[in-house]
Amino acid sequence: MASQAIARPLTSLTSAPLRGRVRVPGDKSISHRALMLGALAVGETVITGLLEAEDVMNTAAAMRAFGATVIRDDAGVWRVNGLGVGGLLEPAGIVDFGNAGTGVRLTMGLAAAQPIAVTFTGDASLIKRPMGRVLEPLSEMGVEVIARSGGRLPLTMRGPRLPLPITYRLPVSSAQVKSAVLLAGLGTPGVTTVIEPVFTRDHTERMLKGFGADIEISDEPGGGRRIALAGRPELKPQAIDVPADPSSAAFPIVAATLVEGSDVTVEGVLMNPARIGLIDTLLEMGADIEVTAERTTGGERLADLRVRHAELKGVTVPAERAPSMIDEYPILAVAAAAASGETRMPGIGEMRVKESDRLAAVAAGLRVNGVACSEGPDWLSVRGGRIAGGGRVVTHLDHRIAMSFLVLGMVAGNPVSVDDASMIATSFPTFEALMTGLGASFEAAEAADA
Ligand SMILES: O=C(O)C1=C[C@@H](OP(=O)(O)O)[C@@H](O)[C@H](O)C1
Ligand SMILES: C=C(OP(=O)(O)O)C(=O)O
Repeated sequence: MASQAIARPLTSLTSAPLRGRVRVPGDKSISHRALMLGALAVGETVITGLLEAEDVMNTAAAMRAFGATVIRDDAGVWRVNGLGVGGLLEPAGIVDFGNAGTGVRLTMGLAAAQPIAVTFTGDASLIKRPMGRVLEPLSEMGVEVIARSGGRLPLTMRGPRLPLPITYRLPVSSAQVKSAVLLAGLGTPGVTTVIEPVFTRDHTERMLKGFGADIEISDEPGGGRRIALAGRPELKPQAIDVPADPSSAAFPIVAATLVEGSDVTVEGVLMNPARIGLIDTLLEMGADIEVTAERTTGGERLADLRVRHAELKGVTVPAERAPSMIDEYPILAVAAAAASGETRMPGIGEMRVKESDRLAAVAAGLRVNGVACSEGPDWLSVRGGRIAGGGRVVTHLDHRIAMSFLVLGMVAGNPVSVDDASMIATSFPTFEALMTGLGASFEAAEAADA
């Protein structure tokens, strides 16, 4: 999808108590991977609960561009007929991933082990994000790349006839880099190994196992994990039911915690240990979150989360927790703004290379709404208390900045505006309707050119 031309300003008005049961859309990370592995399996993969948001729709379009058949039936079930490992075709045009870092980085891995030329691009946010972290290991495997300086999009790559298996130690804690190398390893003869010093989300590993790949995971002496994947397997199509996205659930969870009188249950939330750092942190801050109806589906833990209003206190979030909540720091900063005392968030330098420089965007959004905070290269500290509000937040094409500050507005003394709510459609298209259904209210301003 092309970059957004029209900005959609939106204002959050102080909220009534939030009440009810809701289900947020399917997990974005799992949705991308289900389409990708479906495109490499022989036969039909059936996906229910797929996240139908712009980021994932760009992956669906990309898989079609590589020759897979990807259709949605009238009941909302997605069917992917794959081409087999090594069977991707050369796309006829440029593959545009819009705003989606996961989509483009993982697809580069998929395409890397085949002798096809592919040109990738994205929107005004994605073309600023670093791709070198993926291109570097893929080059070691034999991929040729011509990219803009700094390894930015647009870029063109061509895989080698005979890719080389590598052993790669992740220099940054990134599930996207890990996954790109593993997906390239699928099409590579021999064993490709990734060593991750810090545990990051493991959906690629779990799903590869489910599709029948030969993958071994062991503890690494001195900490971390070693993931070894045997190349060129035949992947067997799967039935995948995508659980609700904990990164989207974070917004009603924090809103219900902050707004007095609230009682909200969010159903079927993915509780993968590599994704629940925010829940752990909110509990430490004094949140009232009851984990109920725990169950396991498709190898993943799910639960219903009942959240009632609670007064929060500031905490220090352990730096090693960052990968398990990296996308949740903007909304955690909003919770911290309403908490008593100071919340310190060290070890979050990765926030600077997301859809926006989230550390800077969060600090600016807090300050313009009267919340005191300080920031360093890889840390943020928020001093909570009464939130004056009344500010207009610059979102920099970042969905999570927009949603986080709309939640801030629900508990601020004065309405809080975001300059553009349109990017929320990249991950959580039903955000506004869902929050309004629970008791929040928003006011849309006239659309303006971005
Ligand atoms: O692998 C994934 O699905 C993701 C990994 C994380 O990125 P990094 O790998 O850059 O940490 C996260 O921020 C992103 O939203 C989704
Ligand atoms: C960082 C995110 O996504 P991506 O890297 O896929 O653009 C996100 O959704 O917060």
